[in-house]
Amino acid sequence: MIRVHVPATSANCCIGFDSLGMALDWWATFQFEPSDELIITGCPKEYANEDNLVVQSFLKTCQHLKKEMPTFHLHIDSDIPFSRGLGSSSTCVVAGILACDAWFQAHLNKMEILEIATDIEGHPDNVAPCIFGKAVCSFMEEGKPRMMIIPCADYKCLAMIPDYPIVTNEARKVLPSTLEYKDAVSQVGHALCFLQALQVGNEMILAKSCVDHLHEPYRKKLIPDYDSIHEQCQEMDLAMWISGSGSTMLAISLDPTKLNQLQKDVETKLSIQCRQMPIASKGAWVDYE
Ligand SMILES: Nc1ncnc2c1ncn2[C@@H]1O[C@H](COP(=O)(O)OP(=O)(O)O)[C@@H](O)[C@H]1O
Ligand SMILES: N[C@@H](CCOP(=O)(O)O)C(=O)O
Repeated sequence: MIRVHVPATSANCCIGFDSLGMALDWWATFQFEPSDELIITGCPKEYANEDNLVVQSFLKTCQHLKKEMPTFHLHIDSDIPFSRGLGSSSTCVVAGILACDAWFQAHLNKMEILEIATDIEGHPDNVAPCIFGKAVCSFMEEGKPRMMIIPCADYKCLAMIPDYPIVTNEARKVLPSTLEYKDAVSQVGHALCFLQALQVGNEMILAKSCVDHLHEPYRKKLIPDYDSIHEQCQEMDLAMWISGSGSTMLAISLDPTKLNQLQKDVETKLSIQCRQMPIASKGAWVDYE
C-alpha cells in the first residue's frame, strides 16, 4: 500500500499573486492499494469516479512515464475544505503524481514533479510549497516553473475559514487585465519587503507589506467578512491576506497571543471557524506498507 501525505497551502500571501505560497502544517492522506477496478472512498459521491483530480493526476503522470494506468482503491482522508483557498486541489494533484511515481518506482525528481503539477494546476504557487514545504516563490519561463524555497522565521498561522466556498476558476474571472505603472512599482516594493520580513521575522514590516494591487481589491468583494477582519488586523499590526482565491483569510504572527485574540473575536463576533497551525517545514511525503 502507498500512502501519500500532503499539506494544505496558502497561495498568493497577499503580494505574490500566482507566484508565492506557503505550506501549512495541516495534512491530508491519500492511500492507494491495487484493486481489480477503480474504487474511490473518503470523498463526496460526485468525485468518486475517474474524473477525480487525484486519478487524473495519476493518469497524467502515467502518460509522462509512458506507463499503463493501473486500477487501484484510492482512499482519501482529508479535512482540508474544498474551494476555501487552502489548496485542496493541489493536495489532490500532488498526491496523484507522487503515488504514480511511487507505484512505478520512477524516482522523478522534485522539479519534474513540480512541472507536471504546474501543468495540471495552471499555476505553481500552491503546488510548489505543497511539494517542497516552507514558503516558495516562483515564476514561469517558457512554460516551465522556476522556484526558490524561502526559509521562514517561526511564524504561526491563523486560518479564518468562512462557511461559503469560492471556486478558484470563478475567482480568476473577476481580475482585471491591466495594472497602473505606479501600482506595479508599489507591488514590487511590498513584495520584496514581505519576503525579507518573512525570513528574518520582522513582524512590523511584514504587516505593512501586505498591500496588494493584483487580486485582493477585486476578490474582497466576494468575501463579505474581509473588511472587518482586515481592519482588525491593521489595528493589531498583523499580516493578513486572502488565502489563495478565498474564502479563507490567513493572519500570521510570531506572537501566539495576538492570534488567540484575533481568533476569539472572529469566532464570537463573526461566527467564522478558525484553525491555527505553524508553517509546514517539509512538503509532501510517501510511506509504504
Ligand atoms: N478530498 C477531495 N476529494 C476529491 N476532490 C477534491 C478533494 N479536495 C479537492 N478536490 C478537487 O479540488 C476542487 C477544488 O479546487 P479549488 O476550487 O481550486 O479549491 P481549493 O482552493 O480548495 O484548491 C474540487 O472541486 C475537487 O475537484
Ligand atoms: N494564485 C491562485 C491560487 C489559488 O489558490 P486556491 O487555494 O484558491 O486554489 C489564484 O489566486 O487564483
